[in-house]
Parts: sequence; structure tokens; C-alpha cells
Amino acid sequence: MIRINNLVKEYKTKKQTVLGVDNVSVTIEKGEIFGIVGYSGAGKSSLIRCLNLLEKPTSGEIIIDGQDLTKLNSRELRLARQKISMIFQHFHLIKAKTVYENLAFALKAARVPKSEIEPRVTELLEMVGLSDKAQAYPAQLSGGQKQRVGIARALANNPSVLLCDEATSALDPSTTKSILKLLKDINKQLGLTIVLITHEMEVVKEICDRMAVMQDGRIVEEGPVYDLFANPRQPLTKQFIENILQFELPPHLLKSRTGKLIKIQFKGSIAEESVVSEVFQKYKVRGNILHGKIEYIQETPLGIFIMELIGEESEIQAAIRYITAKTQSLEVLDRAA
Ligand SMILES: Nc1ncnc2c1ncn2[C@@H]1O[C@H](COP(=O)(O)OP(=O)(O)OP(=O)(O)O)[C@@H](O)[C@H]1O
Repeated sequence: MIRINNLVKEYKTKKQTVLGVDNVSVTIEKGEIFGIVGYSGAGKSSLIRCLNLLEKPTSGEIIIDGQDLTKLNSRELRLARQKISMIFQHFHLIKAKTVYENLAFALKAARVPKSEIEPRVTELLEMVGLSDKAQAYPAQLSGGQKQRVGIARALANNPSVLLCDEATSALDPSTTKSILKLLKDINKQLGLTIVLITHEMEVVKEICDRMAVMQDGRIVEEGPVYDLFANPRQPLTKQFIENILQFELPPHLLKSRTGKLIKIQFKGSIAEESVVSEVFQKYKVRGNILHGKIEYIQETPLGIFIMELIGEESEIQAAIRYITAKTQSLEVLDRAA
């Protein structure tokens, strides 16, 4: 488990002091994938770099498996860091060394006995699906393959925590998916705790269990990913979610509508029930679905529909009450209200 208590990171320049992290407290459970999202300058890098003391916190505690990293001497910190690995947006591989040598180098640095290096490198390459690239140099690899080497190197010391600093930001969408799948697989296989920072909600949606949203050095909202997608409370979280769900109806579509416009969210198993067709059977209303989408937040569905209901006002109201009772989530849209 990782506990961050009242973490502050200030950067002092000649002219001013900049607050990178402003009194953040958060707990990350063992074995979970925790995502931190925020726009540029929100403090994500500062926060994640404080987690392994790449940046020295100005104040606060970083407690990993019961040990406060900020209180360790340099020898103790070196040992503790072996259990906290990191991967980076731009991979940080040694260009003049082959894939094999890059991994062997990390193992040597961790003082792994010589005889164990070759079998361990072979095992790591298998784990990340790169057994055929042992003799390639980084320049001969695609971005996705480079990140696989980065992941293999990060796993070399059997860490308990993996920090991912915008690990997929330099990759195209399909390569991003395959790297995220690999991260999820190793999280499951090895029980590794993963903390990732990203500005892309897709990444969080794809693999994170819980997430935090950062702004101006602070965490403005945190919780299980599904809950934040289904019920974002803070304006910034809403903004991030809207980027994914994109639920604006084009104005010309609204103009021509005469019925009552409603927006319904179907959460979890209710998304698979036939609430809408039941409504048409029970009440004298007709309906047009104007916009609809079911997103899967990992395995759990989140459906959003915009519909126009047409009929007598009393029947429409009864239909609205029925859907509200079933879904706990119905909004009558202003335009037609
Ligand atoms: N070494 C530094 N010296 C001075 N100010 C810094 C330094 N590093 C970060 N900052 C400032 O701290 C704040 C948080 O920056 P940080 O890089 O942590 O944000 P971020 O969310 O990771 O953004 P990005 O995604 O652009 O890296 C910013 O105002 C930034 O200018």
C-alpha cells in the first residue's frame, strides 16, 4: 500500500516559488492500478516523481509498505527504490546497447549474480513478447517495442510498484492499447501496484481501478473509475469525461424537435435491460433515439442516450417517472423542457 500524506513540492527559482504539488494526501491500495489525470502543469509529474524521490518532497510523507521514504538515509533509499520501478514517455533506453544489453545492464546495476542474468533476460523478454529482438538496438525498434523493453527493464528487479510517467503518450492508439493490455496482464500476473499519470482519459478508462483528477497541484476528485465516469462531481472531471463521451447534440437537430428531450444514463447491469422498450409498451408515448452510446469502463457498461418523447404530457410524465425509477438517472434537457 502507498500512503501519501500532506505532500508538498515547491520549486524555488530566483524570481519565485512555484507550487508543483499542494498538500496532496491519497492512499493507493496494493495490487491496484491507480490513474492520475490532469492537464499540463497540474502537477502530475511532480507527484509521481516524488513517489520514488526522484524529486525530493518539500514536506509530507511517502509511505510505501509501511516505510516512509522521506525518512530514509541514502543506502536505505537505494534499497527501497529497487522495489519501485518507473517507465517513461520517451523510454530512456541506452541507444548504444542492444535490447539484451539494456536489460542485462539493469540487472548488473541491481547486483544480480552473473549466472542469473541470461535466464532472467530471456524470461523478461518472453514476458513482454520480444524474444526475437534481443540483439536489436533501440533505433531498430518501433515505439511500442521500445516501451516493451522499458517495461521489461522496469520488471528486472521484481518491483512491487511500477510508476508510469505518460507511458503511452508517444504511441499511436492501437499500440497504446497493446501496451495497456501488457500493463494489465503484468498487474494481474505479478500483483504489481501500478500508478500512472496521463492526460488521456482513454488510458484511465482502459485499465485503471481508481483514479484521481489533479488541478493546480491538488487532487480535486478521486474514486473508482466507474463512479467518476458515471457521476463526475467536479467541473474538471466532467470536462475530462465529456472528452470521451462527447454528448452534445448538434443544434440543428434540436431545433427541429417538438417533443420532450431526455437524457438517460444506464449504469451497470441496467444498461443491458430493455427499459426503453418497456416504456413504449406501458405508456402511450412514442420515442426517437437521437443519440446513444454504450461505453465499457473495463467490463462494466455505461450507456447514455438522448431521446425525444412524443405524446400527451401526462403520459410523458408517467414515462419519465418510470425511467427515473429504473435508472435513477434521467435529465430533461433544457431545449425542450
Ligand atoms: N523543475 C522545475 N522548476 C520549476 N518549476 C517546475 C519544475 N517542474 C515543474 N514545475 C512547475 O510545477 C507545476 C507542475 O508541473 P508538472 O510538470 O508536475 O505538471 P504536469 O501535470 O506533469 O504537466 P505536464 O504534463 O506538462 O508535464 C508547473 O507549474 C510547472 O511549471
